[in-house]
Parts: sequence; C-alpha cells; structure tokens
Amino acid sequence: MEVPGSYGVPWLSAIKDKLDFHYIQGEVEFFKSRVKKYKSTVLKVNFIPTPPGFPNPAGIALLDQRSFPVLFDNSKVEKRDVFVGSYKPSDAFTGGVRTLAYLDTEEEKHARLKEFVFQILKSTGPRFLSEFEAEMASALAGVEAEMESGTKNSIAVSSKLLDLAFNFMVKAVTGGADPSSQFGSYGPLLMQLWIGVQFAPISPRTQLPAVIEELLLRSFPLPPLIVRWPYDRIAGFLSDNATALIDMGEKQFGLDREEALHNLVFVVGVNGFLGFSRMLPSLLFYVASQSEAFQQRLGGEIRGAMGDDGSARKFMAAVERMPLLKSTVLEVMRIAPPVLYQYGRARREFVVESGDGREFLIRKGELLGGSQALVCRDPTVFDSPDEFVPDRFLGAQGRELERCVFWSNGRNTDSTSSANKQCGAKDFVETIGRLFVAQLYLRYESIELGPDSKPDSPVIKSLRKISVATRTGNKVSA
Ligand code: HEM
Repeated sequence: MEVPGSYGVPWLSAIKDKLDFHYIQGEVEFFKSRVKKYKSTVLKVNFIPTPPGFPNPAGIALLDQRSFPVLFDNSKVEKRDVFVGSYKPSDAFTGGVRTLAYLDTEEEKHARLKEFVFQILKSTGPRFLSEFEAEMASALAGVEAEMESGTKNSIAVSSKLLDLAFNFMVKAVTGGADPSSQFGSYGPLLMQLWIGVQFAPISPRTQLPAVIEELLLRSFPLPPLIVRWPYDRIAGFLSDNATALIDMGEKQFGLDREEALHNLVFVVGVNGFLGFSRMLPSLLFYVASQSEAFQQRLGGEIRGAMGDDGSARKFMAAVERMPLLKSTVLEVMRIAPPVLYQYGRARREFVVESGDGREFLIRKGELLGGSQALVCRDPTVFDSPDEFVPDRFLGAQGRELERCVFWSNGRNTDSTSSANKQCGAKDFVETIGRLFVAQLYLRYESIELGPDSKPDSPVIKSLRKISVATRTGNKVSA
C-alpha cells in the first residue's frame, strides 16, 4: 500500500510545514494533527529543515511502536550522514573530520571508532562517576548557599546543571584537568555556541522573535567559521589534557590523532554535554514534582540501600537494590527523551507495518524519521501515556514494557555494539541518571519546585535536608 499523506507544492508546502512545526502547531501537535488527518501513524511529511537552504525535506514519519523500530534494522536502513534528518552539518565544525555519529555501520571506520568510545568509557568509567559525584556536591552546595543568603525566593538551577554536565565530562576524559583554569566560567557557553550554530537549522524553538529565528537560524546552514574560535579552544584543551585517550586512539585503534581528537570533542560535547544538559533538568523536574509521600518512598529506598555513604563506589554496589529508582529514571527517559527524533534512509525497498497492521511500501533512498516523544507515548502500549508514572516499570509486567522505551536509538533492552547505531553509552547514561537522583535523596528528604518550573528549567523553592532521625534510621536499616 502507498504511504498516505502529501508533500504538497514543492518548497511552499515544506516552508508552511516548517512554520507549523516550530511556531504554529508545535512539534507534537504537528505530527498528531497529520496522523488524524491521514488516519495513519505511517505518513508522508516534510521534515525540518526545509528550503530554501535545505532542498530535500520529503520523508516518511514512523509514529507508532510497530513501525518505528525498523529504524534500528541495519539490513533495511542506513545511517550514512542522517544523524539529524536531511541536515548534515559541515565537517568543518569538527576539525574537518566526519565523526562517528555520521557513519553507517557498513563503513569500516564505524566499528573502529565505536570501539574507541567503548574503550574510553571502560578506561575512564570509575572516574566519570567520581567526577560526577564531586561536581554534583559542588552544584548543590552552590544552590544551598544561594538559598541561605535569603536574597531569592527560588533558585533556577539549569545553569548549574550545565556546569555540572560540562565539568564532569571534561574532567573525566582529561583525568581531572580543571576546565575553569582555561575558560573561567565560560566553558559551557563555548560548548553551547559551537553546538548551537552547528545544529541551528534543526534546533528547538529559541527565545528569539520568530521572524529573526527563521531568517537567522533556519533558512541556510550557518558558516562554521563563526564558531571556529570556541571550537578550537575546546579542542585545544582536550588535545593538551586528554593525551592518554588520544594516544590510545592512535595506538590501539589505528586512528589518526586528529581523528581521535575531533571524535573525542564530539563525544564530550554533543553526545555527553548536550545529552546530560537535557536529561538532568528533566530528571530533577519530574522527580521533585511528585508528592512528598513519593519522594519519601524513593528516598527511603535509596538511603536503605546505600546508608549514609553516598560514594559512587557504594552506589554501584547498591544499584540493583533500588528498583524504584531504576523505574523512575526510565520513566523520565520515556516521557522526556533527551533526543526527540531518529532518522535513517531506506537501504533498499521493503515493507513496513504500522501499529494498526497495515503494510506500506518504502522505496530505496527514502528518508525515514520517527518522533520518540510520540512513540514513547503510544497509547496502545502505555496506559495513561501522558502521565508520569514512576512505578511503571516495576514488577514482571513493568519489565516487559522496558523494551518499548527508545531513548537510545534502540530498544531499552537491546545492547549497544559496534555493529549497531545505538548510543554507545546507553547503560552508562542510565547509571548517571540514577546516581544523580540518588545523590539528591541522600541529601534531601524532599524538594519543592517553584510554580514557574518547566521540564527543561526547574526552579527550586525549598529543600528539606535529611533529619537526624532519618539518618539514624538509615544506619539501622543499612
Ligand atoms: C543523556 C546523555 C545521552 C543521550 C540522551 C544520548 C543519546 C544518544 C542517541 C539518541 C544516539 C543516536 C543518535 C542517532 O544516530 O540517531 C546516540 C549515539 C551515540 N552516543 Fe549517546 N547519548 C548520551 C550520552 C552519551 C555519552 C556520555 C557518550 C559517550 C561517552 C555517548 C556516546 C554515543 C555514541 C558514540 C553514539 C554514536 C553511536 C553510533 O554511531 O554507532 N552518548 N546517543
């Protein structure tokens, strides 16, 4: 059967669709309204970015739990230069190197570079956790000091979480080199500039007026030269301080030093910093938005498993004894996946089946894309899909559902490998998510957010520190 939907009038309809997507309907309604109109969860759409600067927006959206996973089938879908749809930022953004994210599994370099990333995680794994723990303690101390100064009623924490994401990633890969010694407090800003300009045409809505955003950011690719200076500074810092990893890339994986370096910058900046700068605020938002009773229950589980020792070492030993923590973090990844879209291009002609059992013909070369925000809320799989239900993944039935969460470019029950395109740090990311929440509730009994909090920008109104009675209770139960 032919895929329903229409691309409309060349250029004009694509531009109208882009305006709908960003400014008129919004990203979720854009897809939902078209699903309703064409009565199909597999349909033709114009993806962003669009003409004039980006001439090939036509694609097929896969918006249900049955069709979406075809994107992870390497025999049918290729990922060569389709990291973010039809848009491929110039290699000049990454020192002239075409980095791992843009390589298909059939390219020989893909497996080598992915193994390099696995080895980075393996060789620096414990360091990632301890740097995270130290940076988080310092971020929370900063929030508490601001609260105690009494000058503000509530504290916006997004910028502190950005610092946390930046510092722990950079310190972990450099073996502890302090980025503030070179960048002062501007490290995260340099990284944001580089990422922002590189991905401007497909970025979420900014705070700029729509017309300016449209003309400035979304009409044509921006020249890499604009962010050459911040990029060179970050790459220079890693080149000077992450020599052990670059040596490893060269000796163990036969990479060119420049290739190892620029892939490392991409991993630290785009994969790590950008990913965590989206994930940490939404973790805080969803967990702290729950009732006091839930926070007590979650905190009780964490403190019961870990006692007073909040160290990363103790955390790893106790992690399997915290099922509610695991379920809660996965529910945040389901309701607010940090990366919203997945894309691929049909390697050959094949048939895809939609959630309602219809079969559609996909032709070789067609651009395919899915919205995790919709697929992870597919009502045929998840009860109350728009509600945050932290217990969702508990028990045997809950464990069955884990396979239907897709934040990592693969099923949550799949394993990343050099033969697939799943996030190279899938397990590690969930571990950091759990460590983050555990650190919160080892320190606080409950957290109250201000009414102007949003998932991407939580505002803390009050923090109730662990009482002596709770502490004594932990010692008894630990
Ligand atoms: C919250 C943090 C993170 C999130 C949400 C995340 C998510 C993702 C997603 C969705 C992809 C697939 C992109 C695509 O091709 O469509 C991906 C790829 C990848 N991620 Fe992550 N990631 C995170 C952190 C990290 C970290 C810390 C590392 C490494 C230290 C990492 C390493 C990678 C690598 C190497 C790939 C490319 C895999 C390949 O091309 O085969 N990620 N990540």
